[in-house]
Amino acid sequence: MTRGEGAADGRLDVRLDGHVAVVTLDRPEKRNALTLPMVAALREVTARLQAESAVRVVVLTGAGDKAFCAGGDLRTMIPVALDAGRDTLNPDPTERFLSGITKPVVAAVRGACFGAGLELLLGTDLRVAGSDARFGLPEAALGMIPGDGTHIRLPQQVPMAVAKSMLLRGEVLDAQRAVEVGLVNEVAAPEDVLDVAMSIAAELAAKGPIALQTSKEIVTRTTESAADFALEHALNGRVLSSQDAREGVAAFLEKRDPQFRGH
Ligand SMILES: CCCCCCCCCCCCC[C@H](O)CC(=O)SCCNC(=O)CCNC(=O)[C@H](O)C(C)(C)COP(=O)(O)OP(=O)(O)OC[C@H]1O[C@@H](n2cnc3c(N)ncnc32)[C@H](O)[C@@H]1OP(=O)(O)O
Repeated sequence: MTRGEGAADGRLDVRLDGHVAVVTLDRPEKRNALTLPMVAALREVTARLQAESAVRVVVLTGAGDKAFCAGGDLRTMIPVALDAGRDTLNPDPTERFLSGITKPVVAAVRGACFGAGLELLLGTDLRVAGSDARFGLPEAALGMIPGDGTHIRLPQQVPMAVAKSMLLRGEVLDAQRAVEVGLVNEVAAPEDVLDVAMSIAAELAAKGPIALQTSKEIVTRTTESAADFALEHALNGRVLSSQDAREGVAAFLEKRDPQFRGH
């Protein structure tokens, strides 16, 4: 298994190392910002890896040394969501990142993990962060809110005070703070992050695959309610249809401060 089908404006790279599949968001020139084709590729690749019996563990990382993922692409993907609605991003309101895979996913994070990048991270199981990693949800400054289960998963994974500060204030956590609050499992030197993640993956790959997948599924099914995700998806529609969301994205792209008007 080698490079996955590349998307026109970004690609996922998928390589198999024993029982470990390494998935790389491969758009470093744009800090691995997610495009619609990349999201479609991610959906297809995770379904394929879930079905592939040789694959026991997945490692998810970003290409380059500047970012794991800078979020949804503000030039291509986000305007589509603003114009055509959130269903264009995920037609199934209960879908969230990595909800289609019960095999353990280990994240290897270097640099920026922002917006949809953090949403994606919240769907992983174990996380290794480089000392240069930083984690944030800049959506509020853009007049938007995160989706894909963030409002359910984040407060389950970090203290509520930290979750609210990230959601409302846009607080950015550095790697040390991320490990203190439980968002990541360990911090490593940036150049060692992938090796540490691969070592954890190899450890998991040597355990009983049925046991690991069952444990993960029990945790997911007892903590993630489809109704909650559908609620987040529905209320996000209120935000995406606002003028403020359009103003926030335009301001970012025009490199100016947004003028929000509350509608
Ligand atoms: C598989 C199942 C899926 C189920 C669900 C699917 C749902 C669909 C996906 C979710 C939809 C998105 C929802 C999300 O809540 C909304 C967002 O994520 S909004 C985006 C939030 N992110 C940001 O605001 C970060 C913006 N970027 C930065 O702050 C900085 O770029 C950085 C990341 C800190 C990196 O800084 P630097 O290293 O200094 O690099 P530069 O700033 O110079 O950038 C280099 C280059 O990259 C371009 N770029 C960076 N980020 C983005 C981006 N988010 N979108 C588009 N382009 C980006 C930047 O413009 C530069 O390009 P250049 O100017 O050189 O052409």
